[in-house]
Amino acid sequence: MSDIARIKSLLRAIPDFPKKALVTNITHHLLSSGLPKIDVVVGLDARGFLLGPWIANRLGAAFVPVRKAGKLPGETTRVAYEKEYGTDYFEMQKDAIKPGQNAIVLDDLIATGGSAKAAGELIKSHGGKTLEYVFFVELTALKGVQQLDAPAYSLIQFDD
Ligand SMILES: O=P(O)(O)OC[C@H]1O[C@H](OP(=O)(O)OP(=O)(O)O)[C@H](O)[C@@H]1O
Ligand SMILES: Nc1ncnc2[nH]cnc12
Repeated sequence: MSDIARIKSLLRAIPDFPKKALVTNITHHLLSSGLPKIDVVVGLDARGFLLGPWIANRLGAAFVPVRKAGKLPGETTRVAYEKEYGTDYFEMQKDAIKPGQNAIVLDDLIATGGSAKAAGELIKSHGGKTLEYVFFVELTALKGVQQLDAPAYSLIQFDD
């Protein structure tokens, strides 16, 4: 057996992980909830990068990464935000969003809401509009959605 064939033999597919029809559910929500045309899906470093581009592709939208400080090339806009365990910095490339564009923020999880709020501030500072904040999991006890300046949608709510 060749080395490549051996590596391939060690891989396996796990159907419907992490949740059956995850992307379909989110895309259906975004297309059926009366939102205007979404121009940009803004995904948050790092786990917002896993499904964000896929959802953007389904919507016919662009994908824009918001990254932790120092990771993006070129000119960037930076914003500080508070997390449960201290201050962090998010950046977006200066030409990533054009004035007047409609965006959604996408992340795997909302806890305190600090990360999503910071992304919303970056979108606003570039002249964009956040239509909705979208998460796979919401930790409801932390009330993070109360920090946000637009409606939030989550697939799964955890209250413990
Ligand atoms: O609502 P908040 O209190 O801001 O917390 C939510 C954020 O925390 C986690 O990411 P983390 O910053 O740990 O980074 P990682 O994705 O690189 O692990 C999670 O993926 C969210 O992005
Ligand atoms: N409180 C929390 N629990 C699980 N994942 C998290 N990511 C950020 N905050 C978190």
